[in-house]
Amino acid sequence: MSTKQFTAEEVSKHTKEGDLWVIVDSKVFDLSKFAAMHPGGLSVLLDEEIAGQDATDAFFGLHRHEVLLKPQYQRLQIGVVAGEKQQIFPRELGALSAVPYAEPTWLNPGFHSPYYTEGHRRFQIAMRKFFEAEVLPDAALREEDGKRPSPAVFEAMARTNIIAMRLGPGPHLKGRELMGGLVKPEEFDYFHELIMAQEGTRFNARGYLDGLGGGTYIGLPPIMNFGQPAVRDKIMAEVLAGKKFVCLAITEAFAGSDVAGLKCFAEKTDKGWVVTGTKKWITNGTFADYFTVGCKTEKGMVVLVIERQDGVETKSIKTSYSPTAGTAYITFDHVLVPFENTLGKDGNGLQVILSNFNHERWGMTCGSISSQRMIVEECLKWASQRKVFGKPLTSQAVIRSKLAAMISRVESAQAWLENITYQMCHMDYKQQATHLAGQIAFVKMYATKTAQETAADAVQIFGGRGITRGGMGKHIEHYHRTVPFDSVLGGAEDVLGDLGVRQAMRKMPNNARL
Ligand code: HEM
Repeated sequence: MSTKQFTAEEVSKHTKEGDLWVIVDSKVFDLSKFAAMHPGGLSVLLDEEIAGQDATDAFFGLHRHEVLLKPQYQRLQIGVVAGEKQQIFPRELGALSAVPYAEPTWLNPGFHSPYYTEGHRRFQIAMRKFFEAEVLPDAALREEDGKRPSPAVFEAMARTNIIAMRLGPGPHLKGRELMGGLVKPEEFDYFHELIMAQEGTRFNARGYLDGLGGGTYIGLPPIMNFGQPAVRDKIMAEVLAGKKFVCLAITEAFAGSDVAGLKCFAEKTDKGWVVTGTKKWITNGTFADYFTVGCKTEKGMVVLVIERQDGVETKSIKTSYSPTAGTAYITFDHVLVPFENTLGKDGNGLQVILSNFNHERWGMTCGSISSQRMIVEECLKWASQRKVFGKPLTSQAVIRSKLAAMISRVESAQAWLENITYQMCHMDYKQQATHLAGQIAFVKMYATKTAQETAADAVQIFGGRGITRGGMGKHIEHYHRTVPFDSVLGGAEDVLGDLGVRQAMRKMPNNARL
């Protein structure tokens, strides 16, 4: 990058086609050759307020900062304006954002929290660096080409034991080196997991994030908690090493939240179970090696772990997010499954499936709130840098009102989530099931409802850019298109709200009267 110095007067002499310079944030760009290829056209650059002038405001009203960081555009810089200093810097890798409300309160300088320790903060720093350095570049590529997340990313997640940590605190962490020894396995708590979930969802690549082990997150716990030792240990070792993949195959075209209505049938024979049926919307199904499958039986329901084999077919379903998630339609055609692959008891399938729901929904809520916060940051930046009628967008009361609603929603969701997380840290599994199923259902419903309101508001703030892939509003478009996934996966909003109220009704004292 050239540091040759020019005066503003020298720059102002280059204003024509074939001899065209501009200043952006103290840097001088020679656009003479590029102008004809400029995606925004030549004429806008020849405007008398742009050509040869300081075009910083105009530039940032129309381009994301990352345009300037691309090597092909950095090459256009021929020097700097003498006496001026660069004002606008991208956030450094792993650093916190200085934009208000872009980070949860506990990360803001000067703020306090009863929940997080210095150890959590060290863990957060490591996680942010990890996701931004090792995952983000792959996420951008895979979202585009639709291929599954790269093996190198899974290897890195296995090396740091992120795959294991995603299953939450517990004996499966014993003897493992977590983030290079940053946390002792016995000290790893739900706040560590919350941090990991929130750091891993700070970028908009919703399909990719599900591709990155969404199936394992929900499909492995039933194997871990109900599998027979030999089968369980083999699969756990392969999956936590990032070599093999699991998916949870419960939902069918016939039955979603109504899991009792499943049609996929497991027949008991002398040789083992014989499974026939279909499954739909199975995350990671296209590339999973193991399928944790809910089946009907003579006795009610059973959950089986089925290895990929002849008779198991997976087809990609085109959803509104990227195929990198591996969303599948699955058919099982007389697939023979050994009895040792039974998870729990025949007839207890529903209990096996339900056993992980609280943790799964809580984890999804962590992610959903974190992505929502990123959209708040995008809107705050855009509303202050975009000029309309000569003033920033924030000078409009209606925009400020939208921002106020967005900020309040994300802050309240995070505060509620942290309270629930604290309860989880102090309750055993049974107590969590008794006390928190309703709370978690409500917080997920609240987070995903508010997420959709924020997505809609963000589109209004960004206008046409909010519905355009690429460019200034690219995160808004992506978020608005993919935000319903959070509200459907792990239980649709209305189902969760209903569950929460039914749980409350069960606890209503008989003698409660107005
Ligand atoms: C270093 C100088 C510049 C570079 C490298 C550059 C590059 C680009 C690129 C890559 C795009 C495609 C959209 C995107 O990726 O965001 C674009 C669009 C555009 N640029 Fe530039 N540009 C420069 C300066 C300017 C300036 C000074 C103006 C001032 C008017 C301008 C006006 C536009 C417009 C109007 C669009 C279309 C925006 C849209 O579709 O919403 N560009 N530019």
